Amino acid sequence: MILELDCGNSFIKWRVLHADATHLVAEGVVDSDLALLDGLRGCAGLDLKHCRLVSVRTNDETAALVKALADAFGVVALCAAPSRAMSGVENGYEDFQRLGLDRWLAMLGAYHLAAGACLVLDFGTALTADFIAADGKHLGGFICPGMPLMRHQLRTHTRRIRYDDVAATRALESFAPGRNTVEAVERGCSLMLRGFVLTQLELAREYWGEGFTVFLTGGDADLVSGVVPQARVVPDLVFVGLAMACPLS
Ligand SMILES: Nc1ncnc2c1ncn2[C@@H]1O[C@H](COP(=O)(O)OP(=O)(O)O)[C@@H](O)[C@H]1O
Ligand SMILES: CC(C)(COP(=O)(O)O)[C@@H](O)C(=O)NCCC(=O)O
Ligand SMILES: [K+]
Repeated sequence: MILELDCGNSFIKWRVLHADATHLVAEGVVDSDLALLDGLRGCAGLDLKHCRLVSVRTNDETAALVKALADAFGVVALCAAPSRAMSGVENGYEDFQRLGLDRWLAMLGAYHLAAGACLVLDFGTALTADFIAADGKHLGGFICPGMPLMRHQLRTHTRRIRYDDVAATRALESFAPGRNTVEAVERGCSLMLRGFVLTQLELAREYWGEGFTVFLTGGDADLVSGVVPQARVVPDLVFVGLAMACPLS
């Protein structure tokens, strides 16, 4: 079996695939290394032979996770590394090593699936946009705070914005002007995400007319899918790129 990990700033997304790399055995989202190990130990019949991961965490944090996996399951994790060019995609950063690896893998996956120009939007802790032209050249992208960060800033830098997660989820059932704090904040931040998305779409149209594919990924992609009905929502886009960047044989 193959263990795949996408270690973001807030959550580790994990999944276990059958040795054939297509059949899903188990998957999960956890907020710590310990929770990951617990989750994996809870998988009946787990038999890990390979592991590949991408991390945007510090090298020390990533190394600690790799060691914990080796100790617990005897697997050596293959870590995605930065690259100037791969699978027809050319990294557009001045210093290619500075581009977030989750962004890079999502781009590889998107270009592979679209076989043409694409706009990749990833809604995690941060919200990122990346533009890849039809010839595979990455034009660059944008980074802004995602939903968790916007929410957190408001909660920690104001005295009277306080609410719980259940109320937050309920508030997002509509986008009418909020009539209490939780609705006002949750809907306001969601509209910021939507506004960002619409601006990215305009820019993509300036570059490519209607000839491009939009990909939505990351934990909060569903918050905006309504404003881009033509988009492909691909929750495992980073994993698609991970398999390309870290082949197992
Ligand atoms: N099962 C889940 N567990 C945790 N967060 C989730 C889950 N599904 C969706 N989310 C949303 O995903 C967001 C985090 O997105 P994610 O792509 O995991 O971020 P990152 O890669 O930065 O860790 C959270 O704001 C949360 O609202
Ligand atoms: C932009 C990011 C913080 C996004 O991380 P995430 O929200 O997925 O946890 C990450 O891709 C990163 O640390 N990038 C390095 C900086 C850059 O891409 O320019
Ligand atoms: K992200």
